[in-house]
This record gives sequence, structure tokens and C-alpha cells, in this order.
Amino acid sequence: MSELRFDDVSVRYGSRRRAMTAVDRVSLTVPDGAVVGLVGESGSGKSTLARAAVGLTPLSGGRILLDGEPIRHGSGPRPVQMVFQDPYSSLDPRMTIGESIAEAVPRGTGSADRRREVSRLLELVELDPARAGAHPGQLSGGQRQRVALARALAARPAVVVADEITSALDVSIQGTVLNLVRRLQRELGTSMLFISHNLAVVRYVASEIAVMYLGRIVEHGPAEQVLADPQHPYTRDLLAAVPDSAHARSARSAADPTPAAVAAAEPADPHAPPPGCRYHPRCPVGPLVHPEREVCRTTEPTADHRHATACHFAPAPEPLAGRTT
Ligand SMILES: Nc1ncnc2c1ncn2[C@@H]1O[C@H](COP(=O)(O)OP(=O)(O)OP(=O)(O)O)[C@@H](O)[C@H]1O
Repeated sequence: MSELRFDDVSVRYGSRRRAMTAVDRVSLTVPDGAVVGLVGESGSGKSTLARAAVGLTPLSGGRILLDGEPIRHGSGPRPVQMVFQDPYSSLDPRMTIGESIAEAVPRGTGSADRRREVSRLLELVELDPARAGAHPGQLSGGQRQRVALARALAARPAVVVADEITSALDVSIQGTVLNLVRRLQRELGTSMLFISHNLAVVRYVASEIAVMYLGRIVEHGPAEQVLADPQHPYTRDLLAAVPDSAHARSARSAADPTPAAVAAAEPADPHAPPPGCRYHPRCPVGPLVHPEREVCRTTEPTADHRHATACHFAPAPEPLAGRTT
């Protein structure tokens, strides 16, 4: 069992006047064996949450639990491994890829076993073990990202956090890396927090989707339900931005026409999040368009159901056929 749980987690940067809360009271569970996709625009706090999970960023509040226990980020193998957007940040360009992967194999493994493990991991990520002597600079971006995945898996992690791992790749390569993630997840059953600003990428691998806006989770539920029946106006806007898909078309028809006041709205300032619902200054169902909906300016909506939406004016979600809630 490997369940990662963020329990009321906050992360603040800076001090006093320039302080900003990048992650604000986030509760989110990555169930055992599930891939939770975390989406949201740049600056919403996704990377901060990821870095907190691997101990790179200290918490200002709340707890992060692995199988119910606080994670220990001391020496020794890290139970939560992270793969970054730029594999150069995790791969030393002076080391061969075999050495980089071997370094992450748990201590106490003999050298012959370590070599075998490196070959096994390279095969697992669909790279030729004969290339173990190559340096990262000799590989393509997609191949480097495969090595970064192999290195993360070498530590036999309970959970992998993947932060924008396809964002720097050519579109043609993104699909092969996503296929690999899907296959690895199916074969190894590793729990995963998969982060991307791109909903089209997340929906390809995730069993659940959580949507983040200005440090808060505004919608979370089973992937197919969030995609087919998005409840939060921000999720609908994200979906409408996905090029040519059935989901985008339905999201667009729900949101269209974009009211002029919404189109002209300024992006939010993360240093001064709006009171009430954080999305209200940009929201097509909020007080910009419906002045009587004062509650959006004054009261923060909460989300606490299985397909949960933090919006005062979200319709009740349709039950999924064949599922019990
Ligand atoms: N080390 C830091 N010091 C101060 N502020 C930071 C730091 N790291 C991030 N921030 C701020 O915290 C907020 C959230 O950033 P974060 O990188 O977590 O968001 P994100 O959703 O991952 O966006 P991106 O995809 O652009 O990285 C942003 O406003 C950012 O400017």
C-alpha cells in the first residue's frame, strides 16, 4: 500500500510584506496505485506542492503522509521520487546514464546485481541496455526523460511525482513518453502525482484529476467525470483551451459566449489573492456577469464530495453509470 496524502498543506514564500502563500490549505490524496493528475495554469502552486512532497520545500502548515505516517526526508532512499521537466536537473552530464541510474539503486546491492538492475531498468523504459555508457548529452530529450524515469524507479519509490515531464519535449515525442508512463504505471502499480499545465496531457494518464487555482484545489474527481462533466468554471475554461476535442466543444458551449467583462479581466496577482472565491474576478458565472452573486466576493466556497467543486454555483454532478458513489 502506498498512499500519499496532503493534509491541509500550506507553503508560504518570503517574509512579511512580500510574503505569498503558494499553496493554501490543500488536502489531496493520491490513492495506492492511482495516477492523480494535477492541472492548473502557471503559478497556481503545482510545483510547490510537488517539491513539498519530496522535502525540497518546507511546509508552513499541515502534514504530508505516506501510508498514514509523516514522510521522513532524512538520508537513505527517498520513498517519494520526483521527475522534473528538465532531466538535466536530475542527470549529471558528466556521468554515463548507467552510472546515474546505478547511483540511485539502493545501497547494499552488489556491483553485479547493480549492473543487472541498470539493464533491467533501461529495458523497462524501452532503452537499449547497450547504451548504458552514453552520456546524457548524446541522447534526445525524450530519451533523457526515459533515463530520468529509470533513475527515479531505481530507488524503488512508493510514489513518483512527475512535474511537467513532457512540457519541454517535441509534441511528437510527448506521446511516446506518456505511453511509457501509462505502461509503467500499469505494470508496476506505482502511485503517481502527475503534474501538467496541459489538461490534454493529464487526461491521457490520470485516473483522477485535481484542478488547482491560486494555491487552492478547486475541483477534484474521477478523471472521466471531471472531463465529461466539469463543474468548476475554471475547469471548463481549461478544457475549452484544449485544442479540438469533444470535451473542449462541450466545455465551450457551456461557457460561451465569453462575456466581455470576463474577457477583459486581469490575471490574478498571487501576492494578493482575491477574497471570497479566488476565481470570482475572472469567472463567467460570478458577480462580473451576475452582480447579485455577492457571495462569490465574500465567502470562499469549499469542496468536500467525491467529485468535489469549490464553486457556489456549480450544478450537482451527474452520477456515473455503473458506479456507486
Ligand atoms: N522559491 C520561491 N520563492 C518565492 N516565490 C516562489 C518560489 N517558488 C515559486 N514561487 C511563487 O509561488 C507561486 C506558485 O509557483 P509554482 O511554481 O509552485 O506554480 P506552478 O503552478 O508550478 O507554475 P509553473 O508551472 O510556472 O512552475 C508563484 O506565484 C511563484 O512565483
